[in-house]
Amino acid sequence: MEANFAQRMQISTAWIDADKFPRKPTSFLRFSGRFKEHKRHQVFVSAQFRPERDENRHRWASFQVSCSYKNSQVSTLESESLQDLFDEEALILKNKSQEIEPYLKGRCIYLVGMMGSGKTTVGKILSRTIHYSFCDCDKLVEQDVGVPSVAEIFEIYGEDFFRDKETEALEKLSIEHRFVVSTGGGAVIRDENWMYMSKGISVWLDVPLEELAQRIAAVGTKSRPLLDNESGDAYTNAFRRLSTLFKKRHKAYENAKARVSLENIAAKLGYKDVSNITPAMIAIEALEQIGNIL
Ligand SMILES: Nc1ncnc2c1ncn2[C@@H]1O[C@H](COP(=O)(O)OP(=O)(O)OP(=O)(O)O)[C@@H](O)[C@H]1O
Ligand SMILES: O=C(O)C1=C[C@@H](O)[C@@H](O)[C@H](O)C1
Repeated sequence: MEANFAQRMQISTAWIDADKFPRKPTSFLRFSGRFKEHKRHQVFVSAQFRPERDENRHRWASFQVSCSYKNSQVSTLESESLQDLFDEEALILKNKSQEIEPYLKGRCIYLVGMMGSGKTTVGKILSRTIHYSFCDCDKLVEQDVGVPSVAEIFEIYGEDFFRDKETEALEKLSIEHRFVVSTGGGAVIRDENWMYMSKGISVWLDVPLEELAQRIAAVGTKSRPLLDNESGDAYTNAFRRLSTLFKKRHKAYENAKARVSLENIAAKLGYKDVSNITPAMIAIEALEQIGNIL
């Protein structure tokens, strides 16, 4: 772009909320040859910045720049529109993972927590970020037993059989490296399982029971045999059963080397409600907490 043309550019700041620019968009603007021919005219450039979220809760910014000449319609000159993905959370994740990478030394990360606490969802984000493989312990047991779901394993063989298989799966994983493991919600109840997990870094995803019950009621209890088979209101039932389980287990979850508390994240971010905390934000806090204990 020619210098004198650039000097005449005016940005209509009324359209731009400067606070909404956490970092500069990486794209650049192109102007057509027609502009260059009219370089002595005063051209007004206005920009509209629209933060958006897609269905995966990724943040996007659509940045639309329009030019106008005197009072003529925008379209009589040129307008450029561009869309720039600036996923702030992805950038923080990348930076945090680079900070802790040298200290992880390939040790596995075991996510522990109640059913529905996000071990799978957050675990997948973490594994991608730190370039580890992801493993769902429940799935490992299903493959080993040759039955397609944990619910069916409970139905056919009973819970004790499942627990033995879960311990075997954790034993196998204990000789592995560079895995993020989503453990079963009840894996914490056996001391033997902690012995296997102690070779890695255990992280407790501590989510309030109300939030867990809401998530579980939203997706149903079919895949969660310890919460299934009850008539009545899904939220109330899930909340009651989760409360009973949590009373028995909370001490065991506290054995984890690191704790990621959604209530603490909400307090840090000034959120009233933990339901607005995205899985990526939780993964960021997990990396932070892991960093604190390395
Ligand atoms: N931060 C979040 N905000 C809203 N919903 C979430 C969040 N994290 C996970 N979920 C949803 O909650 C449900 C449970 O998540 P997920 O399967 O990751 O939990 P889990 O701990 O692996 O559960 P389980 O131990 O029962 O297999 C899913 O429907 C998921 O989409
Ligand atoms: O909390 C639990 O005890 C369970 C959680 C699931 O991940 C499965 O491991 C199984 O449904 C039992």
